[in-house]
Amino acid sequence: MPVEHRVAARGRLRARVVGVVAGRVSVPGMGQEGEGGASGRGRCVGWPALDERRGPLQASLGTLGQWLQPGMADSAQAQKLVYLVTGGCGFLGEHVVRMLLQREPRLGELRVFDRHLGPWLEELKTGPVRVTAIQGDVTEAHEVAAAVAGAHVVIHTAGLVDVFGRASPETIHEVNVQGTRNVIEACVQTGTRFLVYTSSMEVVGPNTKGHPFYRGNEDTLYEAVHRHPYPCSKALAERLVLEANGREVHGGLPLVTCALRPTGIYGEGHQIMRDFYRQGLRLGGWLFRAIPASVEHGRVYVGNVAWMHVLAARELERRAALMGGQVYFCYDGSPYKSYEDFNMEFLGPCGLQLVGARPLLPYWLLVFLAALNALLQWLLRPLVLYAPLLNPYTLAVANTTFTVSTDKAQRHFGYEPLFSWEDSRTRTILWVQAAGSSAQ
Ligand SMILES: NC(=O)C1=CN([C@@H]2O[C@H](COP(=O)(O)OP(=O)(O)OC[C@H]3O[C@@H](n4cnc5c(N)ncnc54)[C@H](O)[C@@H]3O)[C@@H](O)[C@H]2O)C=CC1
Ligand SMILES: C[C@@H](CO)CCC[C@@H](C)[C@H]1CC[C@H]2[C@@H]3[C@H](O)CC4=CC(=O)CC[C@]4(C)[C@H]3CC[C@]12C
Repeated sequence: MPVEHRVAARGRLRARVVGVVAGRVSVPGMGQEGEGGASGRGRCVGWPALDERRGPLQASLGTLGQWLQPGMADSAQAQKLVYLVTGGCGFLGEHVVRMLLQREPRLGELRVFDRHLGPWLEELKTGPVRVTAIQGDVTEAHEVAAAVAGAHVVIHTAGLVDVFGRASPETIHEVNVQGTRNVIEACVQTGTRFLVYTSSMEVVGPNTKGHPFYRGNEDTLYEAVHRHPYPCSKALAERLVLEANGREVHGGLPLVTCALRPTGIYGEGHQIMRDFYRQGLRLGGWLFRAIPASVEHGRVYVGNVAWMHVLAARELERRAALMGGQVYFCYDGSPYKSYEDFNMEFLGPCGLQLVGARPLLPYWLLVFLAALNALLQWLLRPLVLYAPLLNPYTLAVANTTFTVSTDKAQRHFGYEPLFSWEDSRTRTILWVQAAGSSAQ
């Protein structure tokens, strides 16, 4: 079992850390080999001081900002890097964490930062890479700074994904915007140079006017107008990340940032897919078409999104001039379909049927029901949280074509999808089947 304890990092920095080290439980600050000790000099209790934490080779390189010098890129020995994944226990975050462990040869330590740590982190402690679980909140600047200190690369995927009215707009803003600001400031203060941010297609659209975005790319002109707190927060956070590119970090070198914009992510762990499956089971195996089949909704497999993060993070240093301050849509070979038809690619083989070649209800009635749901949510809020899937915003998103067609990630950092559509489909079906049977 991991040992939970409090650590103090430089000055008053504090974060709740659950140390999980390859093959054993780490108790930072308790005198284990390679760990730093407590210090009353404003250093971390439990975290090694910055220079010590870089390990013998890196420590010899000088200040943190100089940890990777041109010409060193090929030296595998000198490249044992510390990665931090915020939101590492979420749907996407878990895939990023596992992908890094499988596919990042330079990984020396992986810090997984999340408000809620998953029990599956336990199994990672048997691997060769040191995995450090950190329970913390991105809205707490000191917790973020403690986690970032000494990391070479940050993948910031933590976010409050809420388009159903579960959280207040203020909370969404606090987590997504202030949380991102805290991550950026922590990089600047501690000398971390490489930051990959998980943005969203939602920073572009669909916009409030319902304009289609048909197989667009990063340069497609589109009127991005938002009102909902979630896309507003993602757009603001993305801007902060892009504007931070080039800022001088501790040690004097420039911060390099980029933002990845997934469309609707699917795959193992996708809660909404599981909800649809369970709903279909409750309805005797039927789901009812609400959205015309002609409305295309962009989807991308979670394993490919994770792979894109790993590659972007890896290439940011070498291709800083090209990639710094850039945005990339996440894409793969998933077919262009409507939201519901796409879901049926997985739910069909699990025994569900989508009823109707056309929407069963007229659109005006759906709009009415969505508005009714919003009204009920507002009326019931003092008593109970009523947050159905259908509301005016989700209806508008599902009912507006938004698909991407681009190769920018391939051109800029050599991204090719790791999983074919067939693989992605099979993996997702197997997961839905398992998730469904465990629900019964
Ligand atoms: N699910 C989707 O279809 C898409 C998601 N995204 C973005 O991808 C990222 C990950 O999303 P998902 O994995 O789907 O969501 P998720 O909710 O499964 O994961 C988010 C993780 O962030 C953590 N988190 C939330 N608030 C936190 C806080 N204050 N401090 C620390 N950790 C916190 C959560 O505990 C969770 O583990 C988000 O930034 C989201 O905006 C972008 C496009 C599409
Ligand atoms: C009208 C209903 C009839 O069956 C279907 C409602 C489906 C909605 C809950 C989803 C349709 C589109 C989804 C969103 C989209 O994939 C883009 C997103 C990007 C993100 O960054 C976060 C999630 C989401 C907003 C996603 C949320 C669920 C839908 C609105």
